[in-house]
Amino acid sequence: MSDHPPVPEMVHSSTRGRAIRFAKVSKDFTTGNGRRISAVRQVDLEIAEQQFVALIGPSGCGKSTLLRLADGLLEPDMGQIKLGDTSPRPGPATGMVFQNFRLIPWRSIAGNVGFALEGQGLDTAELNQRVRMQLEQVGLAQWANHYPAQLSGGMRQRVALARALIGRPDVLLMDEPFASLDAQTRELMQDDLLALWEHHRPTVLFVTHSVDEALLLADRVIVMGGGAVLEDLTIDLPRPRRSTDARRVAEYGRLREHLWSRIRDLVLADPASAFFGRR
Ligand SMILES: Nc1ncnc2c1ncn2[C@@H]1O[C@H](COP(=O)(O)OP(=O)(O)OP(=O)(O)O)[C@@H](O)[C@H]1O
Repeated sequence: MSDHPPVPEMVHSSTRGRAIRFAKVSKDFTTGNGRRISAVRQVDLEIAEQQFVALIGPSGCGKSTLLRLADGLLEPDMGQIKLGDTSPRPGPATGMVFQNFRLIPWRSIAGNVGFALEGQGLDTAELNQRVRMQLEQVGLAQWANHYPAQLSGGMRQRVALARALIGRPDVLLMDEPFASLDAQTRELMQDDLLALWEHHRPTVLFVTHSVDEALLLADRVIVMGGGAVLEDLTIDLPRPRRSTDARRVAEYGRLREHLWSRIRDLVLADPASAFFGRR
């Protein structure tokens, strides 16, 4: 898959994507020593169906919490979240991909990918067929009977992506999915993700610490700080984008400089940061 063969048509036709709406959403946590933390504060955010949105901001600013609220893994303390017309609920219609893959070590690659569909009432032949086609789509068909420990980090993340995509999600929530990969694998995975997204067009909410990754992938970059949305930037770079050509556009440099200086200022102003106060 890393040399970007065309995405096979047969896995599933394009989804429509579902709009995501956060209306005045807040979420607090209480730490072990009883301190109250406002992880997400009064977030108002409308994400159109099929949009690719990157969330960026300093460590601890609430990005992952917002994602877990969208997945239905967490309930907001205040406000309302809607995916399309419904409240978020964990299940195959919402695909989730994490930095640390979260594969089941004792299950084969096929077993990991098929896991997402178990309990959905499919017969074994149909389930196996879906798994086979999904593995083909991410270029891992020949690894179906191997185990996660036998695969490289990039391959494991493709398994995690296949597991998220097999449920034909109309919303894909990705929490720093490529952060633990080496630089080359990361760029190849970014291109692969773009090819898959351009084909299926789920709505994507993608958490990253990388300004370049956000600019390469997203239609919009949301900058968060202290649990709040601080900036909502439209990225009008031409599509289809690939890592090699996006950076050649002059606008890319301008957006990169703007975003990086914004995030740098936030990190330097954060008392919890090791860089606090530095100029
Ligand atoms: N289950 C929890 N219990 C207590 N505090 C939590 C919990 N989950 C998150 N927090 C706190 O809420 C704040 C926001 O956390 P969150 O993980 O959403 O930030 P983040 O922007 O994703 O950070 P990072 O970039 O480091 O992953 C942080 O201060 C974090 O310590």
